[in-house]
Amino acid sequence: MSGQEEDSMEYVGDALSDDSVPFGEGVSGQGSVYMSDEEEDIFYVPERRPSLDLDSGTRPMETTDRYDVERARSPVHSYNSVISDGFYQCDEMDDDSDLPVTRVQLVRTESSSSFSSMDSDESEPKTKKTRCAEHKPEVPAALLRPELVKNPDEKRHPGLNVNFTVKAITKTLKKLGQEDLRTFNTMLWKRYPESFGAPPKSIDLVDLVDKLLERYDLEVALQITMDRLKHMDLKRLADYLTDLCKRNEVRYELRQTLLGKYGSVYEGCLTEGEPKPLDRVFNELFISDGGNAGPNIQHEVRKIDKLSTHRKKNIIACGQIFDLDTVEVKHLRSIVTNGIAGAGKSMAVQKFIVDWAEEREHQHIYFLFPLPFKELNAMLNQKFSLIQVIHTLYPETKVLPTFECDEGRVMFVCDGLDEYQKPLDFHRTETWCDSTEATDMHVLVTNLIKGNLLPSSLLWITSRPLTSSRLPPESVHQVLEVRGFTDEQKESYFRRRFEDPAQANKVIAHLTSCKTLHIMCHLPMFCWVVCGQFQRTFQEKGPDTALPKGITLMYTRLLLVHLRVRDSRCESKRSADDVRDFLMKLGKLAFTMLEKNETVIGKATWKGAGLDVAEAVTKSGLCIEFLIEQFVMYQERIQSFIHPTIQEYLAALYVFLTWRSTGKNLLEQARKLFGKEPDLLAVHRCAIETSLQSPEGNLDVFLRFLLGMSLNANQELLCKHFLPNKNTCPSFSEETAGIIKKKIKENHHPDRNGNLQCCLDELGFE
Ligand SMILES: Nc1ncnc2c1ncn2[C@@H]1O[C@H](COP(=O)(O)OP(=O)(O)OP(=O)(O)O)[C@@H](O)[C@H]1O
Repeated sequence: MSGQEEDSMEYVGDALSDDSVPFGEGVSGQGSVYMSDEEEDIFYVPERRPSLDLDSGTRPMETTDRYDVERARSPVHSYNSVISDGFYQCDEMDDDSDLPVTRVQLVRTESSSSFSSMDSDESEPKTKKTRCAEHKPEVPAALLRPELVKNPDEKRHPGLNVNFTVKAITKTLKKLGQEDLRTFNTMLWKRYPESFGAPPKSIDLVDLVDKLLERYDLEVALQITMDRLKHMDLKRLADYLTDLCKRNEVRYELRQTLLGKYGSVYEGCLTEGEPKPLDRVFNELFISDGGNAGPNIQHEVRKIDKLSTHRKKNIIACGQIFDLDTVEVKHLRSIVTNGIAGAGKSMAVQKFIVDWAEEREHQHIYFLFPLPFKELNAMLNQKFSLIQVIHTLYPETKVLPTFECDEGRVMFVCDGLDEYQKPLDFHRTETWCDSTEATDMHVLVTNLIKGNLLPSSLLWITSRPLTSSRLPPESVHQVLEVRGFTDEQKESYFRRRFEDPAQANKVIAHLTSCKTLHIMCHLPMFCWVVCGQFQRTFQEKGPDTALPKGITLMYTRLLLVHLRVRDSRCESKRSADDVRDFLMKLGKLAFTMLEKNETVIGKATWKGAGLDVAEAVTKSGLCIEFLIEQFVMYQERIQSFIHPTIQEYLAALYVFLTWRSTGKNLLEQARKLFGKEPDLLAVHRCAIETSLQSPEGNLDVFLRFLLGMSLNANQELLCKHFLPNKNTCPSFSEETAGIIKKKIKENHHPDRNGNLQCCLDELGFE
C-alpha cells in the first residue's frame, strides 16, 4: 500500500449516539473503544492534549479528557467480547496477523480527505464498516496484545517519567526512515484502532508520541513501541530503546547514590555529628581562570610586593565549569582546578555533583562519575579496568557494560590529585586505551588524564598547587583556581551561618573592624574556624556578649585543622615529635625570612631549612606554589606561605615553642637587658622592643601572635598538640599589658601605637 493510499483511508463510524452509555476502558485501562452487541459504532477519540506536561513526573498521563465522537447504544462488557465479535477488514491485516479484530473496516477512498458514513451518498468517497468475522471463542487480551499488559506487581522504576518516555520514544522513532515511520504509524493505527482513531493522514511524530502517552501508561507505551519495532524486524532499534531505558534507570540510581553521598556535608575537618545539607552550607566561591594567581597578599600592616604577575583573570561561576559552552563551543575535555588547602575545591566539586544529581545544571552530561583520588588509593593493590572501577564505586551501574552514549557525555570528577599516593609518570607509563581491560591504577589514572580512556569523556581534576602543575600541559585544556571568598562572599557566608540576623550583623561588624581577620576570611576554611569560635562565644556568654578581639586562637585552630586534614590523608599517622619537628623547621624558615622582610621562598632556602617543598606546599597546606613571569617567555615556579600572616604566625610559633621546650629566647640581643625577669615576660619584652625597632612593621603581627600564644586557651592547645609533656605556664599578660601601655604613653613610635593597641586587644586588655 502506498503512502498515498494509506493517507487516503478514512476512519468512519455511524453516528448513532446514546448519551446514557458510560465510557469504558480499553485493555490498557486507557484505551477507549466500545462496541455494542447491536453492532453500533462508538469511537471514543481521545482529545489531543495541547501539550504534554513534561513535569508530571512519574504520574501516568491523565486520559480523562476524552470525548466521544459517537456513542454506542449499549456498552460492551469487556474488551474480550469486543474482539470476539470484532469487525475488521482482513486484507488490511495481512501484515500483522496477530492483530486484534476491530469492528472498523477500512476502505480506500478516492479522495484523501473525505469522511463519510455508510449512510451517506454512495457517490461520495467513503469507508464502510462491515461485519466480517464469525463469533470467535474468547481469547485473553494478554495473548492477543501482550505488550498492553502491565504486570500489576511490578513497581514502576522511579526514573521512568513522562519526560524521559517522550524523549526516548521520539529519539528512537527519529531513527526510522520516512517509509519505516509510515509503516510504524500504520501498524499502530491498525493494532490499536481504539487508541489511534483515524488512520494517519500524514506522519506527525510529536502527535504520534503524544497519542501513545495519552492512551497508555509509560511502560505500555514503551512496550508498544518496542513490540512494533520488533514486528517490523527492527530488533536493533527495539534494543536501542531498551538500552535507553536501562541507561535512564542507571542514571536515576546513580543520581540517588550521588545525592546520598554528596547531598550533605561535614564542614571543616569534622566527620562526626550530623552532616548538613550542602545547599544550606554552600556559599558561592571566587573562581578564576588562568591558573594560580599567587597568594593573597593583603596585609593589615605590611606592604608586600606583588608576588606573581597577577594578570587580570576572568571570574568563573561554579555553574560555568563544564557548562554547555565549555563542552560544545570551546570543546574543552579536561579542566584542572587548583587552590590552596581549604580554599573550597572539594566544596565546588560537591556543588557541581549535587546540581547535576538534582537535575539543576549540566544535564548535557549523561553520566557523572566522581572518582575521588582518596577512593582510588584504596584500589591500588589490585588490577582494575576503568569500567570495573566505575562498577565497583557505583554498583548500580553494573548492568551497563559501557557508558558512552549519544544521550550525553560521560564525565569524571577526580577530586584531590594531591591525595593520590602513587607517583604519576606521564612519559614512561604505558599507553592504555581499553576501558574494559584491567591494569594498575596508576596506568588507568595516567591514561584517563591523557584522554586515552573513553576519549569522549570529560575530566575535572582538582588539586592543591604543585601536583597539578606536574600534569602534561597538552592534557589540560583549562586551568582554574579556586581562590576562596571575595568580600561580598565572606559576608554572605556569615549571614548563612548565623541564622539570627542580629548575631550575623555583630559578627560581620566585628570582622570588618578587625582587618587581619577580615582579610584572612578569604579562606573558607578560616571562615569555618571563625564561625565555630564565635558560635561558642555566643553559646557560653549569651548573644549580647562582646566578641573577643584576639586573632591568635583562630590561627592556632586553623593550623590544627590543616594538620588534622594532613593526618587523615597519610597512610600512617605522624608522631607528635615529627609534627613538631616539621613545624619548627618551617617556623624557623618563616622567622628568618620575616627578619629579612622576605616572602618568597627560594630553592636554596628550602634546602637550607631541611624541608621538602612537596611536604610544605602540598601536604601541610601551609605554603603555596605559583608562577611568576621572569621574562616574556619564561615563567618561574616559586613558593611562599599561603598568606603573609601564616608566615608571621609560624615564626611566632617557632619562637614560642623554642622557649617552651628549651628555655631559649630567640630574640637574644634584647635578652641581656631583661635578664632578671621571668623567662616568658622577658621574651615578651624582647619581642615588643624588637618589633618597635623593625622599620616597616615586619614584626607587628608576629608580636600579636607571640603574645596571644601565652594566653591559657592557646597554650592549652599548643601544649596538647606539640608539647605533650608540658603543662601551661603563667601568661604574664598583665605585666606584658603594662609594658605595652607604657610604650603607648611614651609615644616614641606613634606610627606603631595602633599595633600596640592590637596587642592589648590580643591580651584581652583595653
Ligand atoms: N563554598 C563554600 N561554602 C561554604 N563553606 C565552604 C565553602 N568552601 C569551603 N568551605 C569551608 O571550608 C572547608 C574546606 O573546604 P574544602 O574541603 O572544599 O577545601 P579544599 O580546597 O578542597 O581543601 P583541601 O585542599 O584541603 O582538600 C569546608 O569544609 C567548609 O567548611
